[in-house]
Amino acid sequence: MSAIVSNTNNAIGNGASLKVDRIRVGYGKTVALHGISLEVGAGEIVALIGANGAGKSTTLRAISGLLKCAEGQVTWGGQSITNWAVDRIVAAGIAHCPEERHVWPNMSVQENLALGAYLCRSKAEIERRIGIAFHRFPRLKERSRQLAGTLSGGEQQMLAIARALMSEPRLLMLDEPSLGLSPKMADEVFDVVREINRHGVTVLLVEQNVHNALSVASRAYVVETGRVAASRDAASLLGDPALLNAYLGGEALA
Ligand SMILES: Nc1ncnc2c1ncn2[C@@H]1O[C@H](COP(=O)(O)OP(=O)(O)OP(=O)(O)O)[C@@H](O)[C@H]1O
Repeated sequence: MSAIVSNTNNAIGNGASLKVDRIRVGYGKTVALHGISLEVGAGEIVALIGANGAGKSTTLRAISGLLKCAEGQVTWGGQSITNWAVDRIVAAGIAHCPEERHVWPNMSVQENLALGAYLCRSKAEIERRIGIAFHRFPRLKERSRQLAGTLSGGEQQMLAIARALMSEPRLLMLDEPSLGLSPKMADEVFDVVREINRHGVTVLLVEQNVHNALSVASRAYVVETGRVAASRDAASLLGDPALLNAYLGGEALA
């Protein structure tokens, strides 16, 4: 696996931590987040777990600027990034890999990757980052000219992660990276997440498979109907099936 790129672009982000402070976020008149607070320290892997519709994806969307916060603050490296434009948040070192991957199906693997570096003006720099992505994901290199829509689900997930890394983030937010994947493929994805983290990228992970999430993360927040219901270290949560069942019901340790 590659040595991760050094991050030269970001004004903030090196060694930065994320702080979400009582954000209230809605869709039209429907309030989805009723004052969520959480912190992700530099170098950590933190998981957000919770039942369907609890507000996990909405939290990631608010951090990445896709949704506006009606109240509360998002702070990154000590600076408020609340309601900044998406591009500015990407430039500050935060990348969001959304649920269901959304690779561009009619573009090649290489073109998808290049678009992940859309804020970068230098062709040579984009090429350099693609080289790093191919070193890290050899299976994508073998398929560099293949249309993304013809990749397997696992390969598309790898491409989505590789594309998010093309902005050279210090914080990578992953929404349900194992969704729809075989257990073996999901294991590969989580190995990649660990490897990315080992090379200095902080990770905030939303994951429906609680066992996987708590195996890869050091800490977790349990989200319930737009609020943080519990915050614990991952090992202690894993060892507390009663608590997990209380918040997640039958889907807890599926
Ligand atoms: N585009 C939307 N328009 C209106 N309401 C939405 C929209 N997206 C999500 N919601 C609502 O916001 C709430 C939180 O949804 P969110 O997708 O954040 O939950 P989640 O915890 O990520 O769940 P899941 O695991 O099912 O994706 C839910 O009540 C959901 O119905």
